[in-house]
Amino acid sequence: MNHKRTDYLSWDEYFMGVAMMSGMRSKDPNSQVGACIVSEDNKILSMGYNGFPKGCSDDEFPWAREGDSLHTKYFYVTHSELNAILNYRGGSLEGAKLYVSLFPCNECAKAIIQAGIKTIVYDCDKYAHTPAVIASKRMLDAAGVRYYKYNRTGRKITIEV
Ligand SMILES: Nc1ccn([C@H]2C[C@H](O)[C@@H](COP(=O)(O)O)O2)c(=O)n1
Ligand SMILES: [Zn+2]
Repeated sequence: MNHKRTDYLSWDEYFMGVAMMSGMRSKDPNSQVGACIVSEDNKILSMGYNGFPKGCSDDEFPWAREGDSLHTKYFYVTHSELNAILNYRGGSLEGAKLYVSLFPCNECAKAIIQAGIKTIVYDCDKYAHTPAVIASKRMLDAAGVRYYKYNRTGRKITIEV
């Protein structure tokens, strides 16, 4: 039995799997988003998930979606993509690929473009109808950032930890 395995993970399964697992660190009760940034030669450079900035307690800042804007999460949460960009300490992300479980918003699109990321692979696009995502796609298109939907393979990855 000296043949190589054939059921190994594809690059897309591997990196989207890492992005999704990163999202499992999120304390957001509604949407757990994960991101994984990869070099052109398929090396993982950084990861992130949505959460409050350092020093802003998960137990004190609000997780609500509705109500007075100062009492909802939206003013305070750092998105997974921005965290992944900011977590990178190695220099340039020029030409990198971003795997993300939810399509980037307009604010993350600006950071993605300015960081030099050239490709986005996303899983869910549940906010496609919102101005934030419409504006995001407009900027990504103008800047020549390619994006495509991850093609789910249906493979179940079980890890006992
Ligand atoms: N591309 C995105 C979009 C959203 N997020 C974060 C921001 C919030 O924590 C959550 C969305 O909450 P919802 O309105 O679905 O309750 O996801 C992100 O990290 N990346
Ligand atoms: Zn965002």
